[in-house]
Amino acid sequence: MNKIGVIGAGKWGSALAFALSEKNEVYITSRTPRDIKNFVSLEEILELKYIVIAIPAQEISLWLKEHFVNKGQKILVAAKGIEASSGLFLNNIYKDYVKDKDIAYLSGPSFATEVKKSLPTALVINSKNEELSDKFASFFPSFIKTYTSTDVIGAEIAGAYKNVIAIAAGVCEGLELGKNAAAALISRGLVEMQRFGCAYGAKEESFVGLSGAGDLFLTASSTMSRNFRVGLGLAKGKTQTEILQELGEVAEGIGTAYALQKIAKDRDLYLPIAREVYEILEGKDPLSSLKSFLSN
Ligand SMILES: NC(=O)C1=CN([C@@H]2O[C@H](COP(=O)(O)OP(=O)(O)OC[C@H]3O[C@@H](n4cnc5c(N)ncnc54)[C@H](O)[C@@H]3O)[C@@H](O)[C@H]2O)C=CC1
Ligand SMILES: O=C(CO)COP(=O)(O)O
Repeated sequence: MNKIGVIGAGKWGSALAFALSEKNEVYITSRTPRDIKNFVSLEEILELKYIVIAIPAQEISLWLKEHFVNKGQKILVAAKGIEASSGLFLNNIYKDYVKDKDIAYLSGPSFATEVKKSLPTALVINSKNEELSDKFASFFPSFIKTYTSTDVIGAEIAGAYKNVIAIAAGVCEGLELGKNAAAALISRGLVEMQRFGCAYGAKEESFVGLSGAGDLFLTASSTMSRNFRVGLGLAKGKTQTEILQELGEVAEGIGTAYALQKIAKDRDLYLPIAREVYEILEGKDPLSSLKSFLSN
């Protein structure tokens, strides 16, 4: 049996620990001690060969700087987001700590709650090192179908961007603009994130597969998504602080909307939905924002 360590005992880290324990010996750690099975210290996890990191994108830079020690571990990154303060993608952040051959990124439509119930799920493991992707793929249980890809940047951008579109879809639903509007928003969101990804060298097909359309359809159409619920809250006129307090969990689409705004400005890119989400988060009236986007 392989030993796998999971860092971050939030919703996704816990669900992955549960799923991976079907075939492996799994240990988990978090910044605050938890009374859960196989909870160990970070030091013990860092000694393991295979590690899943489920710390949110906005926290990872500082965490790596303060806590990570490279001992040649193989890393699977489970977060989906772009760092707001710098506009850096996760693979840029990890580059300073882990070699490309030792790292893979997880993507695909996967609500933690459903994984915890062992419901059928499909995931993609993305790495420049195909052997490593295959290795991580072999760790997953029978109820999770795994695919592999070398398009790290495509998977990463799709996974992060769909959270922003999910916020917009939540706003649309909260304003009761109808299913036509939602479909228009989601399909244009898909094109927007694909165009953005391709500008960074991503493969077009990653956006029509599980990592892109798959995860976008899931997240932008369900109240199970935290990002979608952020949008519902914004439509009701709630502030970011109120929404996050009610949520009590991470919603990566917020930080990512700020990151995309920074990137769009720096690189002079046209990202219309991401811009509207950013502006709504900054206080623009959600109805006039979506109407200006959806009408002639
Ligand atoms: N929940 C889900 O269904 C899925 C989540 N994800 C992604 O996984 C990542 C984590 O999400 P969740 O676990 O759902 O969020 P969560 O809000 O349930 O948990 C976040 C975890 O990160 C830990 N954490 C936060 N800041 C930290 C820091 N500075 N140092 C150490 N630990 C820190 C928290 O203690 C908590 O355990 C996000 O990027 C999310 O987009 C990806 C797929 C599915
Ligand atoms: O990434 C997810 C499902 O694939 C989870 O989405 P939320 O963070 O919006 O809940």
